[in-house]
Amino acid sequence: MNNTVISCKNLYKSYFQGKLEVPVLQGVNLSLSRGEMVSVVGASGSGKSTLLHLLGGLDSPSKGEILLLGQGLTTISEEKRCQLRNHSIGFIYQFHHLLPEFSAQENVAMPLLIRRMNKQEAMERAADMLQHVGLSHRLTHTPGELSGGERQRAAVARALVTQPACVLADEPTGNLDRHTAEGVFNLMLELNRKVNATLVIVTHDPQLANQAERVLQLIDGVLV
Ligand SMILES: Nc1ncnc2c1ncn2[C@@H]1O[C@H](COP(=O)(O)OP(=O)(O)OP(=O)(O)O)[C@@H](O)[C@H]1O
Repeated sequence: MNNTVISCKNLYKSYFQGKLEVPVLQGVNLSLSRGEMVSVVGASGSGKSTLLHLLGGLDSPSKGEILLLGQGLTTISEEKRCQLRNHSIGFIYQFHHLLPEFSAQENVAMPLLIRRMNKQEAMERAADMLQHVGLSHRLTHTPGELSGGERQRAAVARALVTQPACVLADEPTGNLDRHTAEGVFNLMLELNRKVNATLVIVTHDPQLANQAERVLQLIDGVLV
């Protein structure tokens, strides 16, 4: 059985500033199977976020193809791509992006409600997920009433509540102090293991990066 969740071959991405081409990714190859957890490190501006956006179907490559669960992200329709993204990928960003006017529980339930799950079930699943990230005592708190670490844990819960095949995290601990960052990072590894999701974490922090199963380095537009 082909166990590959996400892969790309000879992936190129350039940005254009007027007529000037700025090459960022120059032949990235990657293949990740179910449950695999890797971190991506590299100098500032090396293209880590660019790669994550391409893998998540948020942007298109200049050349090359990305396969998510066997489907070519550049060849399917925008509608199909959105659907696939919604069902198969959980995103976690450096800034939590929780909706300020909703409680932690409502925020975590949101991806399920978008999928038209009934509200009661979505809220129950959200409460369950928040318990897994140690926030069962914060269900009714809005993001403004949570600490930085708690907000990021709520964001982790929101990314995982749909049990996605793949979780893409861009500097998820970038705004946290070391101790809190370690807690959130380890929580992500533990939860991903539990739901058997493939995890790609971009981080600046070599100490955290080394805790993943594999560390990939982005140098001169390629992964080594
Ligand atoms: N929309 C854009 N238009 C033009 N150039 C861009 C665009 N987005 C990114 N870039 C350039 O592409 C390069 C890679 O950016 P990217 O954000 O992927 O790097 P990064 O490795 O994630 O950096 P950091 O670690 O600082 O977040 C940078 O030189 C950046 O200036």
